[in-house]
Amino acid sequence: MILLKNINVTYPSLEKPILKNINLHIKTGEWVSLVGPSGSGKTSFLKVISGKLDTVEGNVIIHETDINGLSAHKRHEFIRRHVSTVYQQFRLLPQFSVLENIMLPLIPHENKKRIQSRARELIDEVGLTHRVTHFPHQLSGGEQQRVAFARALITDPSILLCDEPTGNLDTNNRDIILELLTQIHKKGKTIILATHDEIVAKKGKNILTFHEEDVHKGEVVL
Ligand SMILES: Nc1ncnc2c1ncn2[C@@H]1O[C@H](COP(=O)(O)OP(=O)(O)OP(=O)(O)O)[C@@H](O)[C@H]1O
Repeated sequence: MILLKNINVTYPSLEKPILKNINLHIKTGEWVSLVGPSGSGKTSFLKVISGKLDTVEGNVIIHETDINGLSAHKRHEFIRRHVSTVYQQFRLLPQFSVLENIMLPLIPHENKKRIQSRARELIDEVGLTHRVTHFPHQLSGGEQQRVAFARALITDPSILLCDEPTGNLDTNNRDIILELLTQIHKKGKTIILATHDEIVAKKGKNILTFHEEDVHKGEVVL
């Protein structure tokens, strides 16, 4: 469960808050789409939930913990265990193989053999069994994004944040990612996904529309 109470986000260089007075309840297992013009605050909203902003006012309650009240270290640890993010630009590390990229988030924290076995399962699940030893530059964009999803899932997060995950893909690869997201959703994970693509947005049970002018008022229960 995610509960946002009286959230305001201001960037130091901007006069007005970019997100103002947001009150929102996202139930566990929900799939929420974030839509709205460029610059309307979708990425900032995702960063509120992934604890990446230091200038958030209000309560960001994830599974009954207010992450905005935690020290930076504790917040980072909490997010590492519960929340993963997939980005438009894949963000794989070029010097590491597919297998290694997927293993990376757990390397400092768990037994290497166990991580490797989990990574191989995820590689199978995203349909890249034949690409285990390849490097990112040897993969198509769609394949790179599937690796990024596997990497995001290796920590078994309950919440998956996706920032325009199909923005760099053609429609065929977009549809592969949508099918993957459908499978992830069926496993009970909460998905919050920012997109400019109407077809992708419609996959969400709830669509949250961001506007350039502040309109985020009142209580919204998703
Ligand atoms: N670190 C920052 N410092 C100052 N301003 C920022 C910062 N990050 C974002 N902004 C500004 O905040 C506003 C919202 O940005 P944000 O990235 O959240 O929008 P978005 O809806 O995700 O846009 P896009 O669809 O283009 O990704 C924009 O005006 C942006 O320029």
